[in-house]
Amino acid sequence: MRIDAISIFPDYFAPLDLSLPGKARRAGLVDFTAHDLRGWATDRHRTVDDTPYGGGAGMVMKPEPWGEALDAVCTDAAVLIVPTPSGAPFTHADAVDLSGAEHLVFACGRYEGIDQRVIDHAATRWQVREISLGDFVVNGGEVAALAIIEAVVRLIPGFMGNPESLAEESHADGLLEYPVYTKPAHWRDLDVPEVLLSGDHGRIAAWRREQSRARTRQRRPDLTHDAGE
Ligand SMILES: COc1cccc(Cn2ccc3ccc(-c4cc(N)[nH]n4)cc32)c1
Repeated sequence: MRIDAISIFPDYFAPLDLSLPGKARRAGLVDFTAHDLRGWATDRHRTVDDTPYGGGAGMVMKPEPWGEALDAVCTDAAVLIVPTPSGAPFTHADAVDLSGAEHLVFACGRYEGIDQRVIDHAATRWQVREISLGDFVVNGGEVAALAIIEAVVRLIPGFMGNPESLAEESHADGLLEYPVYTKPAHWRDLDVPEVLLSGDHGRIAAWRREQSRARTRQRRPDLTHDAGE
């Protein structure tokens, strides 16, 4: 998979050399490049923003640099991902879907966002996904891109040391993960649940299923398909 990120802060993506995607890059499974949007700003001051039509606070990112940048970076197979507070909430299903893509391009905006015509024009040439990381606002698309990249890259066959662990994960089956424990069995007057020390794999599996269901009902009723399940 090829992944490109376009941003006025390309160094924001340096952590990818440290984390899982970095390992994937060394394994030749992911080819990641961060690009500085200002490289496509042609005026002397390399301007990428201007005041909003219609007034209002803040600045808007100009269409010209973005248009040139996307023309240069996007292949025909590109899926253009635009993080934005007004996007569709990102889910595990989206990560699974994107893990099969050939080329992901992240358009990381700043200021009050990117001129809408950039997205509208891109949609005539590539698949475009406007994605929200959650119902909160950050100052730019980079942190969302990092989170989406990590969620996607770890699902690509060959990256995770133990692929079975992916199947059991939170959200993979629509439920939250059960609590996990390790040695010592007794710590600060707290014991590991006895069932986990029993060696009875049937009981352990049943206990974990119930813990997942209880947690999901309590913390994420929106994810509970059928409370009785
Ligand atoms: C566009 O509308 C905006 C309104 C107020 C602030 C900002 C700041 N901002 C700029 C680019 C950008 C990209 C993504 C996000 C973002 C995504 C999520 N889930 N939260 N915040 C925020 C961004 C933008």
